[in-house]
Amino acid sequence: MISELKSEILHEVIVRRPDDSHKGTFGRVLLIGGNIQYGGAILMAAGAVVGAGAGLTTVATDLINLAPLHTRTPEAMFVDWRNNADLMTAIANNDVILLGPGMGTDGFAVQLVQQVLQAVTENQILIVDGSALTIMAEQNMTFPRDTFTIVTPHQMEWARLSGVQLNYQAEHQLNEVQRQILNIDVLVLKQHHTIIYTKDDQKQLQIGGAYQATGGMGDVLAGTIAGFTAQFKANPTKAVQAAVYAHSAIAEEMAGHSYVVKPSFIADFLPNYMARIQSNL
Ligand SMILES: NC(=O)C1=CN([C@@H]2O[C@H](COP(=O)(O)OP(=O)(O)OC[C@H]3O[C@@H](n4cnc5c(N)ncnc54)[C@H](O)[C@@H]3O)[C@@H](O)[C@H]2O)[C@@H](O)CC1
Ligand SMILES: Nc1ncnc2c1ncn2[C@@H]1O[C@H](COP(=O)(O)OP(=O)(O)O)[C@@H](O)[C@H]1O
Ligand SMILES: [Mg+2]
Repeated sequence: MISELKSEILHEVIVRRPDDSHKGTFGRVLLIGGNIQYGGAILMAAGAVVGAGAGLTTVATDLINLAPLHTRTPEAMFVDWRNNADLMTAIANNDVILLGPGMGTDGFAVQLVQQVLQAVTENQILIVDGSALTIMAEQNMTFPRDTFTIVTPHQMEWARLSGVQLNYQAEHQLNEVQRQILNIDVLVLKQHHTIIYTKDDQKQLQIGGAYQATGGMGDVLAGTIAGFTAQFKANPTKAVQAAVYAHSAIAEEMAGHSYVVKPSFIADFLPNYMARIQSNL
């Protein structure tokens, strides 16, 4: 049975920060993605991770993205994804790994995905999005058993990964069975009115609209999920639900004066929106 994802989730998850805290308190996020063609995807995701409030953000990407990253989001640190020693150290040192936005699907990306899936541990949270999902589908790769895994496909990516074709995806039980078979903890099946499948329930977003149908919108969602799960550690599933809700609620608010909502604007607006939730405004 699918129930509505309601705004209460925001107040449950976005709580006042303890005074006695520091950047280490709010989690470390590593993003892996952004080839030459799709550098913008990882930049947008990184902006969202920082805007959502992660304590420390590191981006493993192509060297060509270094200057744009530091120009757009100087809060983020950089790792050259072709430097394998640095990459492995970064994977070991982070709490949340976001794999895939703008990664592309060439041979280098394939071996990178393989490596990350093998390296993550039970103490980490893995979020898989974008090209990494296409690679996993094409290469028949499996999600790690002991790591809490969040997967954020749009409907085409889900069809590739699960075999549930678009015209059958309204049969929610098919998606749920595939979530279990694929060993996914939280499945965020993106669409108009996104549905989140977990072992406990299925929740559907009832806000958001076509003003979100622009490239990069999912990259910003993935970054928001990464920032929320890193920071609000008490319940990762609820952190995902809150991120999904906040992302579309901000878009809906902006749609009052924007025909199309720019994804990077949502990333930039997150701190303001979260402060208002915290103050019940
Ligand atoms: N500025 C950038 O660098 C951007 C990079 N991107 C990256 O590009 C890579 C390829 O991703 P794409 O999603 O573009 O390509 P895909 O080939 O994975 O899927 C896109 C196609 O899926 C179909 N589709 C069906 N149902 C859909 C739904 N509910 N939502 C979205 N698409 C649906 C559409 O026809 C669409 O053309 C990813 O790594 C992604 O992160 C995109 O995010 C776009 C922006
Ligand atoms: N018509 C729509 N109504 C509501 N949400 C939408 C609509 N179109 C797109 N979105 C949202 O925008 C995001 C698109 O994600 P995705 O397809 O991965 O984009 P990208 O990879 O370009 O960043 C998802 O969160 C999706 O739910
Ligand atoms: Mg996407």
